[in-house]
Amino acid sequence: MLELRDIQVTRGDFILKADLAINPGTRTAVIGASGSGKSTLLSLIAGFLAPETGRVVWNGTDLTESAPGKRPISILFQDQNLFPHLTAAQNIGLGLRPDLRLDRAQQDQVAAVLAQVGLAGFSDRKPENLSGGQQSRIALARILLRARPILLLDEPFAALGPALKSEMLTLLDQITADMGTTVLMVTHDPNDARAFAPQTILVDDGVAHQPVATAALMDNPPAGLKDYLGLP
Ligand SMILES: Nc1ncnc2c1ncn2[C@@H]1O[C@H](COP(=O)(O)OP(=O)(O)OP(=O)(O)O)[C@@H](O)[C@H]1O
Repeated sequence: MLELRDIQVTRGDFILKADLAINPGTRTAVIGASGSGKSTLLSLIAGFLAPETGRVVWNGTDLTESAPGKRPISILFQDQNLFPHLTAAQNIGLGLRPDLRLDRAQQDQVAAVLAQVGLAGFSDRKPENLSGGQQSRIALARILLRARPILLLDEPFAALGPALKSEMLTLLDQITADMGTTVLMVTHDPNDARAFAPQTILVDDGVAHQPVATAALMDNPPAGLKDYLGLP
């Protein structure tokens, strides 16, 4: 279980509070108005921001003092975090060894995940020679290879068109179901939340709330969320 116990975290003048728990292997959408604190919440879990009070706990282990790289977490942001000067295979290989000195078995692992995301022949391409959808697949292949138990996504496919976005969510769905990953995904799109995540954390008025059923929240949104979603 991922627990945020009595958290208070500050960013400039902004304060976010969170006291919630997420079951392992579940998918949770994170939704809220612009500036409500969604990215702050992910940064806190990832360890880029330290709370003034409270603990971040994963399956009973206190992560609060752990450095980001030591946490059981992968993160995917909108820009896909690909390095432009590295090939597809190298970008993925970074997930295994930051110095890229991969042995034969590790090279085979990279080739295997490339095939798994449907890009078997693309290992030597640099990001500039890949489409947006292919870049997203490379980013997903890296996640697959790292196989960390928690995955944080901050509007990962927002730059893609609707068809590609839906394709990527399906691929993400397969990958994370196979690995039993606990997923938190920030999204601005209620349809993505409905399609991907049975439960949703509403971030509103400086509070990240305990997750509730996505369908119920979207069917009957509180006033702030209603305004944000542009609903009558
Ligand atoms: N580096 C920073 N220094 C000071 N204040 C910050 C910093 N980053 C964010 N904030 C403030 O923290 C608040 C929450 O920002 P955050 O990025 O978490 O919101 P968000 O819900 O992810 O927004 P968006 O949907 O627009 O990305 C905002 O009021 C923002 O102005």
